[in-house]
Amino acid sequence: MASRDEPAKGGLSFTDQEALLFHQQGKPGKLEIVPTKPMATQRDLSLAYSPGVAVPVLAIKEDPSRAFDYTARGNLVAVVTNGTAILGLGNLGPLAAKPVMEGKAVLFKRFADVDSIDLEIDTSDVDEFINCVRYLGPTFGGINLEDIKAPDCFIIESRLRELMDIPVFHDDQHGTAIIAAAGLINAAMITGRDITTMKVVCNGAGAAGIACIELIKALGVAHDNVILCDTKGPIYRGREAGMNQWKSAHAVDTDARSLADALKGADVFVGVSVKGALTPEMVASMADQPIIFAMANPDPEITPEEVAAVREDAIMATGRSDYPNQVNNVLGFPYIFRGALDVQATTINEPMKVAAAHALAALAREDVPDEVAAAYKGNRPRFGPEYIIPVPFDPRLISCISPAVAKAAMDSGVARKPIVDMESYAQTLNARRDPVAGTLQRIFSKVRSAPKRVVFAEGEEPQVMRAASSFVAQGLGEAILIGREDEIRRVASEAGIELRAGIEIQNARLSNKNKDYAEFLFARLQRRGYLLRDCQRLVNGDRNYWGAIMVARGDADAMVTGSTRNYSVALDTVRKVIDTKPGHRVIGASLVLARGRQVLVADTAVHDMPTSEELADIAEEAAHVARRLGYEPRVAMLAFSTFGHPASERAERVIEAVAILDKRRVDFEYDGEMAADVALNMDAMAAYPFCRLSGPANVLIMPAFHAASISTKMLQELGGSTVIGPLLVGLDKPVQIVSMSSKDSDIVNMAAVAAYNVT
Ligand SMILES: NC(=O)C1=CN([C@@H]2O[C@H](COP(=O)(O)OP(=O)(O)OC[C@H]3O[C@@H](n4cnc5c(N)ncnc54)[C@H](OP(=O)(O)O)[C@@H]3O)[C@@H](O)[C@H]2O)C=CC1
Ligand SMILES: CC(=O)C(=O)O
Ligand SMILES: [Mg+2]
Repeated sequence: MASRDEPAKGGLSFTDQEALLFHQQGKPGKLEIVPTKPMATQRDLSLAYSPGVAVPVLAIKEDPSRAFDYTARGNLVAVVTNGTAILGLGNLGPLAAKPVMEGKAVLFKRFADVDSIDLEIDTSDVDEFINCVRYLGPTFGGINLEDIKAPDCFIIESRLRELMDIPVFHDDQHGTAIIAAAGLINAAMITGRDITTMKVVCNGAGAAGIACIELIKALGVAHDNVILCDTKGPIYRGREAGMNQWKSAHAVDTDARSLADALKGADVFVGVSVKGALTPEMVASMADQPIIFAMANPDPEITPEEVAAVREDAIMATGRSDYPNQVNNVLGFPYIFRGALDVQATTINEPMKVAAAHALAALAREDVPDEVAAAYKGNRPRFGPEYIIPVPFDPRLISCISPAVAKAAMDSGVARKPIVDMESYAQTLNARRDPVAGTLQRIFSKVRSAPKRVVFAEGEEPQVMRAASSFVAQGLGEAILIGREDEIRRVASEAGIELRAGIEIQNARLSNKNKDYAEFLFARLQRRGYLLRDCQRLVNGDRNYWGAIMVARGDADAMVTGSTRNYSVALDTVRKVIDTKPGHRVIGASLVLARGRQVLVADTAVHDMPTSEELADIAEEAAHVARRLGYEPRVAMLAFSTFGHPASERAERVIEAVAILDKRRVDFEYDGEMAADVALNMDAMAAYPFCRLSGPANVLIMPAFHAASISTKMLQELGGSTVIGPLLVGLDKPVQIVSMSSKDSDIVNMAAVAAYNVT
């Protein structure tokens, strides 16, 4: 491999030195093992180890399927190699393969929450390798074979599939084939080709090559239209040199005796061979709009720059992340195993592979959300020659591919534990990717069961349109975009956003409710310095007024806004239109998710320096929200002192607030004043045995807005916490305000929260 002291062409942004340092720094390597149960006390130890561990041992002996309940087996995959074909670097042995295998293991975890460990086996003998792996069945839920050279890999995989009752999947074969097939489906669509008549040349007749052409043929490409090549050139019928049974199966009648011959007039080049195997001259000889997948790693058969120099009309893909169209098995293996493990599949069969390829291809044709656009540094990709396949960081991959694979396993009869509710399964997959999704999942399910009409006030903003479209597509209800219809349609069309059925556009000026709404506003504001014409102007020109009045008048159920105005300005408008709910106080509550814990923090939006009375109200509102979010509140009234120490005037408001709550006889647990560590850590709380909280606090009432704002923002930036909110609570009608930097997915989440109505 060439030394990379300078950043390489195509924008590769590291040197060899940096790659080594990356692997060396901190704990050497890329993964570690972390316990999932507490190991802090004597009791923990007795449960986790002897004597407690004997109980699951005996239960599993009696019923082996209980291993999925009591051990990590069901979510554990081995990445197994002997290092005989490490990427395109060749046979460098098992030890040198370890960085790649550790890499695959962490990708399993990062993208699909599959726990994985690398196993490098020091033998090139096929039987020894098989024997080594076959006895590992009790440990794992699946076996991912990696970087084993052909034809050994074919024998190894097929024997292990027979011998083991868990999925055995050679990623370089099937993972690669699935991704290439998905890319090819889309490239054919873009170039207007009929897949069945395409002429394909595959260079590389090893693990990846044989599997790629088998799947390509399964998609409908005719056998005689595929020429397979290896180091000795095209595999024609009757060729004897360098053959094996897997190559022979794909031999065709052809006069081509070199890759250059084979490529003349070909539609597609599939490269799974080595760096530099394809020349610009060969590319020039291909058919119009040639499809070139140069997938050798780490360096492709030809670079996109070299192709661009000879052909402007090519669709070009590589296996690398620094060029457009990365056709790499990372898009498949994490999610394929996720789906297979979740139904306890006995194998990964053809229908599951085909389902994965189609699901992946279909995803690339969908509009791209902000999270994916961010991975493109703001250049939102659109289905076309430069975007035929989703990027590995696309957060939708898990909920797209895994359910397709799980369903295909169920339909083809290899699922030991079929999934009953596929819709909620897809949602749990999002929660695996992102803990926030777990919390939002309940809200989404509830809203889906009673869909709402939600106003997306800033209707001319593309991220708002995307959010509206996604809100409707997810079955959460109807979306109303406020804005000029022409402008909305123009922006949507330019940005490639589908304004699907279920989206309504309202232009305040043209609406027959215009006069009525202006009078409604005037009735509310006439004694606050507003004339009718002022109200008319606000109704005509300010979408937040229009949207809020729609909600106030019952023409919509809820509203989301905030993308173009700062929080306080938007809140001020909303409060001019919508009253406080009787018996409530308007506050902002932020949900903080960190290290598996969920804490509600208030007031993060409205009260600057609350009085003791106001603090007590905030505690009551926040406790109510906690219950609406599905958990029983334990409220800590926070200060920098704990139960009078150190004595300070500043803590007095908080102490009084606790006394007020005492008088009100509220029906939830609360106590204070206390410092944050006492509230959150039972060991620290143990010093105060009189404390009335039965566990660590899950609702934190801050003494002032600045403390709330500073601490939540620090948690987000330094603590790696996810913060949802502030959720606006206490209004008579539900409105949520997002921050100006919100992405479309944030807006959808807040629209769902608004539709759910946390008050
Ligand atoms: N993008 C992706 O996701 C993936 C890419 N790959 C890449 O595909 C390549 C092959 O991997 P894999 O199939 O596992 O390896 P194998 O060792 O199983 O197969 C390699 C094949 O390439 C052929 N080959 C080698 N050099 C040439 C050449 N100059 N011209 C034509 N054919 C050649 C070999 O021919 P012969 O049979 O004559 O020895 C053999 O058939 C690697 O570069 C790898 O990184 C693999 C998996 C996934
Ligand atoms: C991506 C991969 O698995 C390979 O190149 O071998
Ligand atoms: Mg590989």
